[in-house]
Amino acid sequence: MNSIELKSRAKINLSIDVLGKREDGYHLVEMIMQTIDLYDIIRMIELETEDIVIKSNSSDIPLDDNNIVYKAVNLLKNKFNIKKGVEIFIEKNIPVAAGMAGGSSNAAAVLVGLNKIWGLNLSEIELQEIGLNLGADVPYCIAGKTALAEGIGEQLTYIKGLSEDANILICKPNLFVSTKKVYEGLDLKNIQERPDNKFLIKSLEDGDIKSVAENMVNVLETVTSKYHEEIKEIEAVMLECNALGSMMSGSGPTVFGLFENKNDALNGKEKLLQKYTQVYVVNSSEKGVEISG
Ligand SMILES: C[C@@](CO)(OP(=O)(O)O)[C@H](O)COP(=O)(O)OP(=O)(O)OC[C@H]1O[C@@H](n2ccc(N)nc2=O)[C@H](O)[C@@H]1O
Ligand SMILES: Nc1ncnc2c1ncn2[C@@H]1O[C@H](COP(=O)(O)OP(=O)(O)O)[C@@H](O)[C@H]1O
Repeated sequence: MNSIELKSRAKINLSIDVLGKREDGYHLVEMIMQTIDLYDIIRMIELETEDIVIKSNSSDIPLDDNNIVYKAVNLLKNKFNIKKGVEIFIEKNIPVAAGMAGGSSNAAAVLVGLNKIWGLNLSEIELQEIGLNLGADVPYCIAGKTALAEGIGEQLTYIKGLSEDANILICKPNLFVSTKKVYEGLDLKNIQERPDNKFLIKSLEDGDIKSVAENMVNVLETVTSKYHEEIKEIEAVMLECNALGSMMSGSGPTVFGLFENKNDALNGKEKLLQKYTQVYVVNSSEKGVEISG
């Protein structure tokens, strides 16, 4: 096999708690991650030369060695002494720098794809261990699903997720947020409200989307929303349109709302499209990276 196509799915966080900070600056988290059915498509063709060529339909991402997929290829080439290269086309649908792990999931897809193309026979756990060198969210993105993530995000316990018919309205305002700066902006000694992850996990097990929506907390939201009033504005629109709950995902600036009724979610989408361009109604997904061709 010398070519492969994969779906590289985005995630939202149903909760984020930050418990402490490691000496290297990384923060210790306890957060619930949920894969959604919004995905980029990654097409890879093996090259007999050692080149790493990146192409994309998006002008928002770098196409050189700053792209996280370039780093993913290089990592495997060096680790397994591979003398070949690859051409990668990234069809971008996931908003960039959004708090939805778009880059991390692209890196995850490239690891899964090259494992097949180069016949490395690495297990999912081995791929997750390698992926951690690229970013804290990469191990999660490989298998996707719904997980309680601890450590720096790499210690994964799989839990029951949102039902696949839950309606999720997503809105990415046109702002740039740096994940590093958001973590650095958090005052660990002064966190006002934390999520009760045990309660959220129980609500997910019970299939009680209302209880999940009403109890979602992301401690990073206070940092990002302090500088960007759009976050609270988008949440207000979603709640006016009968969202059961609305919150920022990851380090932001994407805001999502959970809706029982699809028409309410579509109505919210119409309202938000009057001001924002990146607005989607999606469902949750049970799959992470998926080989599609
Ligand atoms: C906030 C979260 C929540 O899911 O998501 P996003 O906003 O990126 O989607 C993640 O923790 C983001 O993980 P990820 O985006 O993979 O982080 P990395 O690339 O490894 O790190 C970027 C920077 O974020 C900070 N960082 C990241 C993870 C973590 N547990 N503690 C941190 O302090 C570090 O300063 C690091 O230099
Ligand atoms: N393949 C990629 N997809 C998206 N962003 C990428 C990629 N490679 C590098 N980046 C850069 O990484 C940064 C974070 O992007 P992204 O992974 O989408 O953020 P987040 O994890 O917050 O959703 C952006 O500044 C973007 O330019």
